[in-house]
Amino acid sequence: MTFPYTRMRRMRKNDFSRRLMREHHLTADDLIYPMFVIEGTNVREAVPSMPNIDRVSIDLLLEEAKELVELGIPTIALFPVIKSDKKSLLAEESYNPDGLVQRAVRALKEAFPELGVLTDIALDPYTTHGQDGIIDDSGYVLNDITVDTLVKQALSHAKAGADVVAPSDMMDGRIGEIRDELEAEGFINTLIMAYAAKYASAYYGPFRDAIGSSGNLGKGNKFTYQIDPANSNEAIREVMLDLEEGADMVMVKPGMPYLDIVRRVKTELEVPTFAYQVSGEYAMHMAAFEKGWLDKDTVMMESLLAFKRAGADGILTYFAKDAARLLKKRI
Ligand SMILES: NCc1[nH]cc(CCC(=O)O)c1CC(=O)O
Ligand SMILES: [Mg+2]
Repeated sequence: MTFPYTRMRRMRKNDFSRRLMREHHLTADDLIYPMFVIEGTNVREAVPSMPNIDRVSIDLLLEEAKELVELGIPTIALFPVIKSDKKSLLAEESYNPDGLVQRAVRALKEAFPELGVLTDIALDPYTTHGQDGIIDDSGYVLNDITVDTLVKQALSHAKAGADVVAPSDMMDGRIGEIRDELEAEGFINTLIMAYAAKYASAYYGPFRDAIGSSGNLGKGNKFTYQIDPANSNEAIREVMLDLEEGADMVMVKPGMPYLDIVRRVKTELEVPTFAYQVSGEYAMHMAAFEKGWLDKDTVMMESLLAFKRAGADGILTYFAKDAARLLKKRI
């Protein structure tokens, strides 16, 4: 049937019918809030390329965690800012049982047991060169010895009480090795969210400023381990491998420029699928909001709804708090 029997605008005319046919919804349940943690007490440092996002010491992290719980945000993701005297070629600090992340996890789980705590598994905050792994003389990131260290890092996080370990390093085989170790050590319910399809993206710039690895990385890049932005099938293969190795959830990263990959993963593999709206996406939105070129609340919500439409089950986003506050106001 065509016009006038089919008038697409009929359903759009009133609020009730628009609401009735709405296919996707964003709720606080969909959100994971990434936070940057730093040493000290009562320390709060702004990240210039990420307006409204601060690096905070553990005491202040706990205050913000309380807010997350009140807002109904289910999970926090932790990223440490490591002092340069603790960085090394072998990244030994990454598995220090009393390291910054390990202490932050313990403090969070003690204060807010119901809040999910997700930790990043990768060596870039801990290496003197800012690469995610251990390098040889030519600067090439060595896969297998890096995995050995990632396994130690993941176990130390699990021991501290992390609910989810999230390897973001893109080494081959690390999910299986981490899963083996967690099982062997009795951490059978520690979840693994694999950064399975992580692209070699320039959108990570502000994050590298935030954790202080951009200076170390210099003109370096991560092309030998992260996926080429030109590829799509390769991402599906990466996701399949991580699932076979024991990942509970998979992630696509960055977010908005890679929603085609989110859709493919969800449709082809039908598994819990997450996406990371990364620092550069946050920065470009915030820049436009600050200039008054885009409206913050509506554009932010539209950007997050896009992830749901693409099939994401959840979104790691620096907008998590702002979005949850807005959702609460609307109810
Ligand atoms: N393994 C490090 C890591 N974990 C999360 C991000 C990026 C997050 C963001 O940009 O918000 C990165 C950066 C990178 O791979 O260089
Ligand atoms: Mg892989």
